Order: sequence, then C-alpha cells, then structure tokens
Amino acid sequence: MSEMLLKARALCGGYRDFQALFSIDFDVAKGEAVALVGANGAGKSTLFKTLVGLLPVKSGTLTFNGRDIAAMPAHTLSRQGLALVPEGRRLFKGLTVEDNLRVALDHARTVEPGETVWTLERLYDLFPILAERRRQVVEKLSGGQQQMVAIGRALMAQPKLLLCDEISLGLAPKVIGEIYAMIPSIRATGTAIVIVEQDVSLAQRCADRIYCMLEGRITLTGASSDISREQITEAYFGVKHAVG
Ligand SMILES: Nc1ncnc2c1ncn2[C@@H]1O[C@H](COP(=O)(O)OP(=O)(O)OP(=O)(O)O)[C@@H](O)[C@H]1O
Repeated sequence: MSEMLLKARALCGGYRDFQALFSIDFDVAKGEAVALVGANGAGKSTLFKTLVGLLPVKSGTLTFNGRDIAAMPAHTLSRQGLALVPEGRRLFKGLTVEDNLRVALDHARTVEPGETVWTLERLYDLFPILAERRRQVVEKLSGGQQQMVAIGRALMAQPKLLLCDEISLGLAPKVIGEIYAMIPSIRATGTAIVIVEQDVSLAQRCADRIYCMLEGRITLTGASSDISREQITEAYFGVKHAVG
C-alpha cells in the first residue's frame, strides 16, 4: 500500500453512554478509493462522524497525515484536509448553489504548492449542470443536483480525504451513474475518497478496497477484486445466507 493518510487503531466511539464502535482498525492510503458497506445501524455514519471530529474518540488511536487527530474538533480537521459529505446532504436552504459552494472556503485547507486547487470553475467542469444552476436556491434543484452541490461544497474545502455518506440514497440509477462518474476525476487530483454505499456491487466496482461493518465492528476487509460476494454477504449479515 502507498503512503498512509488515515489510520485508526482499536478505535471505540459512540453517543454518550452508548458504544457504537468497537475496536475499529481502518486505513486509507493517499489517493485511494475505499468503500464502507454494512446494514442499517452497523455504525458507518458513526465511524465517519468520529473520523471528522463530530463525535469523540472514546479510546484507541487516530492519525491523519501522521498527526494525532483523536482530540481535534471538526473545524480544525476540516482545515487539515478531512471533509464529509453527510447523509441527507445538509445544504444551506435559501442560499444559491454558488453560495453553498463558497461557504466551504471559510474552513478550507491551505493548498500546498503544486497541488490541484478546487475552484468554482473546476467544480463546474466536474458537474456542468451546477454552472447552469449556479444562481438558483438549492431547494429548486433535483435530488441528484443537490447531491452534486453537497459533494462540490466538500471539495471546495480542498480535502486530502473525502468521506461520502450514502451519496446514492434515493436517486435514480442514471443519476447515480453521473455522480459516481466523478470519482476518477477526484482521485486524479490526489484526493482519497471513502464511500458508504448500500449497493455492494457498485461499491466493489468503484473502490480499491472494501470494509464491511456489522454491529459496530469491522467484519471484513480486503481488495475489492479479491473479495467474493459470499464473503461480503457473510460479513454483512453475520450469517451465511444469499442476497439479491
Ligand atoms: N444520535 C444518536 N444517538 C444514539 N445512538 C445513535 C445515534 N445515531 C445512531 N445511533 C446508533 O448508533 C448505531 C450505529 O448507527 P449508524 O447511524 O452509525 O449506522 P449506519 O451504519 O450509518 O446505518 P444507516 O445506514 O442506517 O445510517 C445504531 O445502533 C444507531 O441506533
């Protein structure tokens, strides 16, 4: 594996008295695409929120770019290069597409010389429909277009690692295809990406490696090309039975 960007070891976390993550080992290398799969309630969103500092690390270690980030708050982590596209998008209603995108500039990472900078122009090249809709308030957009704004907003923070939580939820297959087509362009800039995806086949196709979670634990990890459908099914449900 190439140089490590994010490294979690024996990570435990959750909500107040409720433990939702148990001894998680999770790695992302620079520029890598990783998929995180698991049933509803497995702990995928909780892991993402813990990685970006929205929930506390209860025990274990967490490093990003070689730095201990276990106690860093979300706004500091954003400036370090960690960005989350949250489940449900959470756009700023009443603001235009462009204003939603510009909001991220306030907590963006300072880009190093030679690195690609995500500008509005580059984003509009990635999602041309957003250029057409730039002056519209986001409520007027379709679900797929809103998802593009959510991804675009995260990219404007100039992340080294982009965490995408269920970006295909509720979208038509054609639109999902359009959104997932952005992954190679994002990776080409050197940004690593982790996607939470319910469609396991899609996850396997677009990621180098897969992690599967069940009841707050990682139950399977490996190269997408090496993992069989049967192994994923077992890790996903904890029992041997067939899906879809
Ligand atoms: N705000 C919260 N307070 C307390 N417990 C929570 C909270 N949010 C989630 N949980 C619990 O944490 C566990 C993991 O939930 P999480 O949302 O991380 O799962 P998930 O894999 O992302 O599932 P989904 O696909 O449904 O979002 C579940 O038992 C859930 O009920």
